[in-house]
Amino acid sequence: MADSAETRKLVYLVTGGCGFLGEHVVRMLLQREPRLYELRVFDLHLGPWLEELKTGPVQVTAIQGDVTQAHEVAAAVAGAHVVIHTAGLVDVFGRASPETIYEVNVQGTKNVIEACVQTGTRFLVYTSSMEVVGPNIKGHPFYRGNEDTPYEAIHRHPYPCSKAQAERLVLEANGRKVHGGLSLVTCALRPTGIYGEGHQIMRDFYHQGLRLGGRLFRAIPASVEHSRVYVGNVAWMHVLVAQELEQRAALMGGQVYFCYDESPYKSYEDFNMEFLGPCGLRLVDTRLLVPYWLLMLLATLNALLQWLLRPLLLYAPLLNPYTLAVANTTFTVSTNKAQRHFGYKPLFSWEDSRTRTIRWVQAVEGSAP
Ligand SMILES: NC(=O)c1ccc[n+]([C@@H]2O[C@H](COP(=O)([O-])OP(=O)(O)OC[C@H]3O[C@@H](n4cnc5c(N)ncnc54)[C@H](O)[C@@H]3O)[C@@H](O)[C@H]2O)c1
Ligand SMILES: CC(C)CCC[C@@H](C)[C@H]1CC[C@H]2[C@@H]3[C@H](O)C=C4C[C@@H](O)CC[C@]4(C)[C@H]3CC[C@]12C
Repeated sequence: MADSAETRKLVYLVTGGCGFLGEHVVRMLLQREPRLYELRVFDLHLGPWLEELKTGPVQVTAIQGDVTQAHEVAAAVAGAHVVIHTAGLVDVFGRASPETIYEVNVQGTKNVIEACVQTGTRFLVYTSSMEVVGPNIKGHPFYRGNEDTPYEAIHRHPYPCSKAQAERLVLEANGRKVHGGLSLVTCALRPTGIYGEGHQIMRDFYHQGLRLGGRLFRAIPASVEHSRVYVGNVAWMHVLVAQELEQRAALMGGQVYFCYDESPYKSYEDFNMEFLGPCGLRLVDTRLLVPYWLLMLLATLNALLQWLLRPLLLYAPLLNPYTLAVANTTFTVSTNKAQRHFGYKPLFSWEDSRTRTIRWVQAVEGSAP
């Protein structure tokens, strides 16, 4: 592939480029976008690994910044051809206040859109979430659904509400005139639960299992299925969308796409065991011992404790009424929209994704929780 200065002329900006998904997007762009001239990585917290990327043919510019600050966003966006907006506050555990979640996820996204409009950037790819759809507050299952499946998307929790609002803003911005008179082309990608190298919740479950003597206790029936998607494939989808948006603007502009691959449908816990099992953990079946009402009681107690302790310390366990409801509701996606619209095929097979994730968990072994 040609690597001359003439072929390298595009400037990309990745917000949240040092997060779990963002790092994979950054690395994928460097590997798979030969037209890249400059890659701007914008994040509240910059990772030290960025340094090693600065020696390659692409100019990697690390920008420490906050998406809630419009002027910082505008300065980062100015001159970029494409913005991939993955920055977000992913909090379903009550670590941050609802106000902060809205500020980052909604106001941050508004700032990104306005910066594109003001500076003349035409292509915006937004990382949305399956949670924009569901599971809803009624716990209705979403079974093998696609982007057009009717579903009552009603939420109360700040995270899904903020993602839904931000997604709507991004889609409504499609077609707006940007500085220079051309139109903005936007689209949104909705990953289901992402897994892979760098997945913090997987790390937490692994360390919890080690603390419990190599065991994890099943809490959710194995019949409750979830779709999961490998981080490398989610990153690949972002890169492909960014590459195809210009040529296929009429088809892809204003569209949403679920992120999917060949990962099997399983319960959240059984799926995690695909990686934690080979690393020495086992899942102990306690369905008969821990009925759902007891789990709900524990989850509610956790929420109460969180509220009571808030003035003194942050108590934010994995189990709360919201996470229990999500874990206990089937949400599976079956679609080929991304393949039809922009030729997406997963870059990593299920076997590859599994092997890579297991290797990463094994490397996490022994590291501090
Ligand atoms: N992890 C999942 O399973 C999942 C599933 C669906 C969608 N998503 C979405 O994918 C995106 C990335 O999620 P992730 O799992 O990589 O989370 P993450 O927390 O690892 O990454 C988010 C990044 O955004 C940065 N960030 C947060 N607030 C910021 C701010 N004010 N200004 C600038 N940067 C800020 C963080 O520092 C972090 O590096 C999010 O938008 C999330 O909603 C994640
Ligand atoms: C009942 C407990 C023992 C198990 C708790 C598991 C719980 C922490 C897990 C289950 C499902 C997970 C969510 C799901 O994979 C999808 C998403 C969408 C994404 O946008 C953000 C992360 C999130 C909400 C996962 C968070 C962790 C959940 C709730």
